[in-house]
Amino acid sequence: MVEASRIFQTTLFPSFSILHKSCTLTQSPSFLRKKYSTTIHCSSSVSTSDSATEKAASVTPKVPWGCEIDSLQNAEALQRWLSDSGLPPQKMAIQKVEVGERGLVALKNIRKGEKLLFVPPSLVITADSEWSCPEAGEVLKQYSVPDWPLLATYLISEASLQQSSRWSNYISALPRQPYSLLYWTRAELDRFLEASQIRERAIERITNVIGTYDDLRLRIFSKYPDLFPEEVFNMETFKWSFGILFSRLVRLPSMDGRVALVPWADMLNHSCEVETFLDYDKSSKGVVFTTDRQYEPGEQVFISYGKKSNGELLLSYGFVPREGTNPSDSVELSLSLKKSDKCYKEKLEALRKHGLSASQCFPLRITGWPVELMAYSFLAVSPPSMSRQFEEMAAAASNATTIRKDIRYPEIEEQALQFILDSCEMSISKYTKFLQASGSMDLDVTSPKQLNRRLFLKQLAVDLCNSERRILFRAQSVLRRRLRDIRSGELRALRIFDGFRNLFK
Ligand SMILES: C[S@@+](CC[C@H](N)C(=O)[O-])C[C@H]1O[C@@H](n2cnc3c(N)ncnc32)[C@H](O)[C@@H]1O
Repeated sequence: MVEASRIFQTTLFPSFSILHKSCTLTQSPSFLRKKYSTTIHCSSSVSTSDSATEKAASVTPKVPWGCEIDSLQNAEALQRWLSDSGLPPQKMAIQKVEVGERGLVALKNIRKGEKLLFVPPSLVITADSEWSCPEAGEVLKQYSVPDWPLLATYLISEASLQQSSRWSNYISALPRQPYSLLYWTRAELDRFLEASQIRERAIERITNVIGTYDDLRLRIFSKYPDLFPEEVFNMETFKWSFGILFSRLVRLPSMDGRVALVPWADMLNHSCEVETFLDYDKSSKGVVFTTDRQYEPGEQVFISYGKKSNGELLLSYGFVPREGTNPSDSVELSLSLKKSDKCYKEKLEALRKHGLSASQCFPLRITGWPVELMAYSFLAVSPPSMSRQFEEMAAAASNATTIRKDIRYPEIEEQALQFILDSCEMSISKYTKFLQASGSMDLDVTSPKQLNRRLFLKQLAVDLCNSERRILFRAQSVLRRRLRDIRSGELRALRIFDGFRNLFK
């Protein structure tokens, strides 16, 4: 849930800055991003030679713990165990819901501004939680394993102990196959998400999870096979535990940003319309959230998993909000320097100096695009005579610098806008091609179960592509209008100039 998430604080329209981001919910852990980050290209194979990649990219057997994603039976046992373990009486209960399979539903009237939940720290899983097998925990700490892989290993260790783990009721109510792009095969990603940049993010994430597991296996598990047997600690179980973390881990700002799994609270589903987050409340000493609206008995209660785009929600949580309902939605637009550019080398050098490359993605929103995108476009179209400004443009295109961003070059604005428009239109045509083909797509299945899965994934992909294309259409129309204005302004100026010339003649 609360996949951490960055809240983009942006000044929108006509352009916004992606420079300053603040954070409440968890986001892809930095160890995953830094250590294993690989450059992934739109080729048909994942950029790792490890055969585990192939294994992970095929449909895989389910882990032996957890339950079906919509099972209420285990959720009831979870509710009973939580009450017996110190969870105070609640105004909500786990029920089957229309949005999100299972969710928390109001049992009583809930006021706006009310604090709910109060999950005590003793019922929260963090990197400091006690291990049922303390020796395993000790070993991981000796190796200074960071929080995310530590928690992933912890979850598997506790799950494998079944009833002997104090978390057995919690783990039994977790989905056996959490929804997220981690569970899509490589072929499904290639086929259904070809048009969207989120495909590359998914491949990168899968590669990173595999890399993390391989690193733990080589450095630690292989040295302590009694504590970490491969039958239990393997790629499959790691995919499950990372799937759980990506879709349920919370960052608690009032606990120094510590990441935690919070049983009960993690039954709350996301709504793009609410603006309330989980946090630790020092006065009541529990994890709470404060409602930003009232609820009547029978209504599902929601929180926000963060201001995420539809693609990011699909990546971590496996769902796509209804088209047009997510104000934080965005689509990644890919821009590239032209190889035929006379100043290609100089421009690339300037970009590299600021951590950028010849191809860069920038987020477009329905409300506008970031100033970094505009700066990149200025650089891409600028003529050799502007070579002294390359450095300044590249710096402004990078979100790593604090340099003034709203640079303007009126003499090349028209070309820069046309450059963005061309990229938008190229991207739109990819989406349109997929959406047109999706109607008659052969799903290539051998069983009804497989057919259901493919139909489900295809629908998610169609929903995502429609929402991303909608943003591109909007940008296209804004760009065309601006270009028209610039061109008609130029025409008018030319006419006035001609008028003066004739007068003097
Ligand atoms: C933190 S869990 C919430 C509890 C979950 N529904 C359950 O039954 O275990 C996050 C998962 O809930 C589902 N979910 C949450 N919000 C949703 C929404 N708005 N639409 C569809 N599914 C949602 C997704 O499967 C997501 O991966």
